[in-house]
Amino acid sequence: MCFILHSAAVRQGIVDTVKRALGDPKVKSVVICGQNGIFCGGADIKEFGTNMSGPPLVPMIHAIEAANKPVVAAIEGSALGGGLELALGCHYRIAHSKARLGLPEVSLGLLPAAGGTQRLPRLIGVPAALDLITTGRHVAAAEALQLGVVDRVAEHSTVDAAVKFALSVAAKPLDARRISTYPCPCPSDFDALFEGAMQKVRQNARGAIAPVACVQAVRAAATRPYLQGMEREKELMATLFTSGQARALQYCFFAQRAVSKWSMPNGARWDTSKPRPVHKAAVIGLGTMGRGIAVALAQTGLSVVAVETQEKQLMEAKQAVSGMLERGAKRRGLTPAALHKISYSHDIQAVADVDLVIEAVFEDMALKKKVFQQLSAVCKPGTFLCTNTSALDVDHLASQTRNPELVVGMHFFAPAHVMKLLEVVYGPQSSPQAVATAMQLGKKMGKVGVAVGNCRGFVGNRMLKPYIEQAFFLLEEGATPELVDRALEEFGFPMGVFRMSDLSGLDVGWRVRKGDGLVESGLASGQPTRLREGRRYSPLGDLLCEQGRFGQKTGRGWYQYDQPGSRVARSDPWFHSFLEEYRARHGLVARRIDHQEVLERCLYALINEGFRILEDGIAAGPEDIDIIYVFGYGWPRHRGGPMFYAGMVGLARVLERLEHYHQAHPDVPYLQPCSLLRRLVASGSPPVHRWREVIKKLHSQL
Ligand SMILES: CC(C)(COP(=O)(O)OP(=O)(O)OC[C@H]1O[C@@H](n2cnc3c(N)ncnc32)[C@H](O)[C@@H]1OP(=O)(O)O)[C@@H](O)C(=O)NCCC(=O)NCCSC(=O)/C=C/CCCCCCCCCCCCC(=O)O
Repeated sequence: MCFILHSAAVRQGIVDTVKRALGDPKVKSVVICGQNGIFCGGADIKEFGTNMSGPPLVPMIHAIEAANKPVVAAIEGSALGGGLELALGCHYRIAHSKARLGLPEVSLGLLPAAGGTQRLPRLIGVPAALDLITTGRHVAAAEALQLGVVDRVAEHSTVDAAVKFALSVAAKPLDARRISTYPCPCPSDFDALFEGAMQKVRQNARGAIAPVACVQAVRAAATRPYLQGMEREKELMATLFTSGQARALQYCFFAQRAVSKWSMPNGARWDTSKPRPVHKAAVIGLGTMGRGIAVALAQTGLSVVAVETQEKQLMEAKQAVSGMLERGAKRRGLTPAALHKISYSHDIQAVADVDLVIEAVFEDMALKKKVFQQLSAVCKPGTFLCTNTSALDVDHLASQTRNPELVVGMHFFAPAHVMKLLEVVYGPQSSPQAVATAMQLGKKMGKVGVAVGNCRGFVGNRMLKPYIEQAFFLLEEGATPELVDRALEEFGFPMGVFRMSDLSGLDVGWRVRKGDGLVESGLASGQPTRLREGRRYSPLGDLLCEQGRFGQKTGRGWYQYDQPGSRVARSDPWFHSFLEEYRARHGLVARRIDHQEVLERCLYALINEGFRILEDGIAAGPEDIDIIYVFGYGWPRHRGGPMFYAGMVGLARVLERLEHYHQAHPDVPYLQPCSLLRRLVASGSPPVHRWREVIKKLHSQL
């Protein structure tokens, strides 16, 4: 018999068919398999928010385990979540060598509540079960066999192997095959093990509650009889099931898939735009970003030409790239085949025959323009020209080439071979095929690509500006870097804004502000003004840069470090007295600022800009913004991304607080609520998946 398990109808099908098989004397044993080469991806997540109908999973799995005929799971493709829990209820499990198994519920804000937290530790022991359940990681069949999750691995037809096996065990007793009857192997260092596990998940979870509940449920398996453990599993699941975190995480699951279905304001879409194959690619400029991009490209199996015009930099890059590839291969237990995929040159002519180029030279418009002019002359017709820029005008670069339709931005995040986010930036002239090709290449590189329109800073960095600006203003008004960072880290960011600024370098923003004509010269000696063109401006960052305080790399920034390059930020008395003097000089009286104000000022200013981005059509929907923030900017996934979070807080509340702060700071335009937010509130604050309708209406009226 073949089944898939996903929805109410599928569960009903399994219950009915198993019942029939068990009642039929001609049937000696049962094999459960999936359809189309997939055993089961688990429960239908969309069902969770609805009135769940059909037979529940737990009694269904109990009935299978209690069967008096052997039931064998034939696992092909994936056995995930409820799918693996179903397999654990079977008496035997045979997996195809390419199958992947796991209990990913924790990543959806849940725990494996169909007996997974009770059966898995009984089967493979507490430490291994804790690892799989609290991380949600998928394991390959070989590892599953080694752990004892499956009994056999098949190289060819799993179903045939399972049927043959099922017949061979047809008459064998089943008592020793029912996992729920096993004692849970109890390690001698029980307390230390669970304390350690709890400490680890709390540290990594950044406020997420599901990993903590997973540890508690496994602890119940180790300390209580099976049925009592099941009660505890259910109780913990009930708390998680209706939590905002579960909603946020499940939203992220679908949002991540939604962003691959991109569209452009001109109507071009993912399903009508065919990407062109890329066999050979080039990277121009082998600084930090270029090296990471070359590694990520080579790891996809593409031939890569890496160009760096400065000989010394080229030699250093060659060594660094080889090291990165070797370490990457070692981590994955592979030989570094990608090493031979890269050829190096100091001559741009070497890219003449490639299908796609990613320019990653220094962030300087004049330099990038020159490179694009050269590329346009050198490359074969039809080569896609991509720029890795974090903010510069992609259209302007496109205008330097003979074929602007072949130009898109590919904004990678550092380190480029590690970070998952890729902003694919299209201009008015970019062809749908160029966007489709960059999106497909990103996917091959293991990135989550989000297609966005061209504007200063695109989506991610554009929204960062009001966020950082508010943090500076809060310092002027009475906060400290420590207070602001603590509030943001407790919210769930891995790093607060000031620790992040120290890490990435204060000079980066300084250079941009100088380019924008915002930095007054000789700041430290005089009394810099706090207004620029009628807008409030804080010169605090500029003043630190004037003192050579660029952050971690100089050992001083918003914090102090033991030595340049050191990573442990310590409070800096110098900075605190500097801040006091600064306030005194400007007649600013420090007031008490609490965490709530920090979060509202920083996050609502950022969210407000997100609404402007939607209004301007730079991002197609709130999911695009949320995925950019979750994958590229450390926004805690269990809070769903900034736009989802705004919906959770309540759009009316966000609007009211922005109005309040804008009234208090009328010279800060970023705090002025944008019209899309007002419109959404006026139309009854629809849930986030309905915002696109309101945005469409707004655009049609413009
Ligand atoms: C590996 C995959 C399965 C496949 O990957 P891939 O081939 O790359 O394809 P994708 O692009 O990812 O997906 C294709 C489309 O399928 C959609 N999809 C995938 N999986 C699901 C799913 N599980 N549900 C719904 N939809 C799914 C996906 O969105 C794509 O759609 P589209 O084409 O974009 O439209 C990969 O997809 C994958 O990893 N999937 C997720 C696997 C997973 O996480 N599984 C676990 C699910 S949770 C689970 O199984 C839980 C089981 C136990 C339930 C116990 C219930 C007890 C309830 C108790 C409640 C008590 C509450 C009391 C409350 C009260 O008191 O009131």
